[in-house]
Amino acid sequence: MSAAQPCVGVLALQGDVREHVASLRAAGVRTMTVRRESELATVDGLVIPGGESTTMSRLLDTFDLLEPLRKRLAGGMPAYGSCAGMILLANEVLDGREDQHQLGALDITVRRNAFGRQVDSFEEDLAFTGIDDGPVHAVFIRAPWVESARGDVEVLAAVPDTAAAGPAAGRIVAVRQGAVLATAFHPELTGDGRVHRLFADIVRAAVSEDAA
Ligand SMILES: NC(=O)CC[C@H](N)C(=O)O
Repeated sequence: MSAAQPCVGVLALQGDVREHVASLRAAGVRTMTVRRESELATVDGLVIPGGESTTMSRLLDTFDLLEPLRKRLAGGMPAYGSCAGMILLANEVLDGREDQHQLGALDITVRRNAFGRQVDSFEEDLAFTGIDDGPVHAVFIRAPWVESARGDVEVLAAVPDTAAAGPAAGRIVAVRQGAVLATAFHPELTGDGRVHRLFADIVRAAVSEDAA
């Protein structure tokens, strides 16, 4: 193990890569963008950004990254997916495209574009398990929600069950299973570094466990 901070990759095929890189740097880890298998092989953890899950899915084929990524996830690599990243990490998607790939790293069913049509966004303050110093302001952009979570998936946040939340009331929007974290919203866009700090801690713990 090196004394240096772990290196967290950001999958850079499409989506809000820059914002995740900035958030990870602020969380104190080294970062690199990942487009090739050789780059994927070197990182200690990976962020899958928000963007468009069907496009990213297609680009995983183009860049020959699908199987290498599945393998690293199956091998326990920590990962964090926001929005489209959550969709890709899930093992089942509703309202997805038939040919859309699932990485199968989270035992959840997500519903794509669940909050509404293309232009819809939605904001809400959420209580988030593991982040105890005040609510997380969540920005949802054409976001999925988690329709169901199974096994040892831990629910970290849900939309408050109020009338104002409409059909989103009570929906699960952040989960963790082992070293895999996912949010339906975009902390990388709000300047709230706490979710990235949580992920950086997950990666540090995984790296020191490997070294033990
Ligand atoms: N902001 C986002 O990442 C939107 C996700 C997008 N609706 C998808 O299906 O991939």
